[in-house]
Amino acid sequence: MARIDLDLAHAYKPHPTQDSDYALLPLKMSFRDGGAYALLGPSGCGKTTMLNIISGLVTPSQGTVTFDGRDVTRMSPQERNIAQVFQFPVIYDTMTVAENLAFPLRNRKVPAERIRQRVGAIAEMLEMSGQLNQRAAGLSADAKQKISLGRGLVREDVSAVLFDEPLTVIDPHLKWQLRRKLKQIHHELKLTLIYVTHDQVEALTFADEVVVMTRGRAVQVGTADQLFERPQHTFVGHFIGSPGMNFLQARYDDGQLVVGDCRLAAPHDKAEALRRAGEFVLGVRPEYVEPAPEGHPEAAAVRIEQVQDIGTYWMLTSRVGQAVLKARLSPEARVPAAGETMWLRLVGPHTCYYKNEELLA
Ligand SMILES: Nc1ncnc2c1ncn2[C@@H]1O[C@H](COP(=O)(O)OP(=O)(O)OP(=O)(O)O)[C@@H](O)[C@H]1O
Repeated sequence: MARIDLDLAHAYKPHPTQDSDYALLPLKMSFRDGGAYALLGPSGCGKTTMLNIISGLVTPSQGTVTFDGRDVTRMSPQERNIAQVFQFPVIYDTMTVAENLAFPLRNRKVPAERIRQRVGAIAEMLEMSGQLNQRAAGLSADAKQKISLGRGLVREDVSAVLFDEPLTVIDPHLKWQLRRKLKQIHHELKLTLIYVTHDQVEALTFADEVVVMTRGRAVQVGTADQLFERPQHTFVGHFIGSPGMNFLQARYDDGQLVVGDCRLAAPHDKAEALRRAGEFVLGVRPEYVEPAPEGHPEAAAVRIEQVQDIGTYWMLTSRVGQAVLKARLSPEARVPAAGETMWLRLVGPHTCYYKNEELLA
C-alpha cells in the first residue's frame, strides 16, 4: 500500500492557454495509505483522467505523481504495482472462476498454498465460493464483473486498487449489495482504494472521503458529513443532496441580509465577513429550511407554488424574489397548500455563504 501524492495538471492538447484547454487544472492532492476514496463528478469533469494518471495509463502534461515520496510519474501501471477494475469484465472465459482469481497471483509467482488461501478468502467475501470450479464462460454479466472485482482485490502487495465505474453493468439490487461488500472488504483488507463514479449514493456509501470534481477541478475532498454540512464550493452544495442546496442572491445592508424583498437578521458570528463581502450568495439545504412564526427575524414570507408528498416527507417549492426555494418538511409538520403564504427560516447554524462560488462564511 502507498500514500499517493499528486502535484500536477493535464491537458490532452499541446500548448494549453485557457482553463478549458485542461482536463485537469493545476492541483495538489494526497490519498492516504489504506484510505477508501471516490472521485465524484459529472461526465467530462476529469475523473477518469485523474485515475489514469494515478495508474500510469496517462502521463500528466505537467507535474508529478509520487507513491510514498518516490517519483513514479513516468512509470507504467506494472512498475507502479497498481490493480485496476474497469466498467466491463476483463476475465478469461475459458478459465474457471478460481483460475481467473488466481491469475494475478500466479503471474507474480506467489506460492501455491498462499494462492489457494487468498482465492478462497476473496471468493468468500464476494459470495462466489460455490462457483469456484465453474467456467467463466457460462456465467452472467454480474458474476463476471464480480470476478473482475475479485481479480483487482486478490493481490496483497499492490500500491492501490483503482475502480472505474465498476458497477455499471451490475443489476441495481446486486449493485447495492456489492457497494456494501466493497466497503466491508476495504475494512478487512485495508487496501488503498480509489473509485470513480458519477453517482453520489455510490460515492458516499463506498468512500471514507469523496473528491468532488467539476470542469477539471477537485473542488472539495471530504467525508459525506463535511460535503453535506459545509460545502466549500457551490458546485458541491448543488451536486450533493437530493435536491441540492438552495442558492439565493443576497446583500448586506445595515446589519441585515437583503434577499429579494425580504430583510433578515444577519448571523452575529458571520456579520463582519458578510459586511465585507457586500454581495454574496446564501446557501441553505432544503433539509434546513424550517417553518417559522410570522415575522421571525431569520425567516422570509414565501408563496408556496407546489407541495409534493414524497412518502416520508413533504417537498415544498416556493419562490423568494426570482429564486426557487425548496424545503423538506417532516410528515408531522402542518402542510400548507399551493398558493398559501408561509414563513420559512433561511438563516440558521447550517446556512452557508458564498462569494465567487467559494465558501465565505
Ligand atoms: N484521450 C483523450 N484525448 C483528448 N481529450 C480527452 C481524452 N480523454 C478525455 N478527454 C477530455 O478530457 C476531459 C475529461 O475527461 P474524463 O474522461 O477524464 O472525464 P470523466 O469525468 O471521467 O467523464 P466520464 O464519466 O464521461 O468518463 C473531457 O473534456 C474529455 O473530452
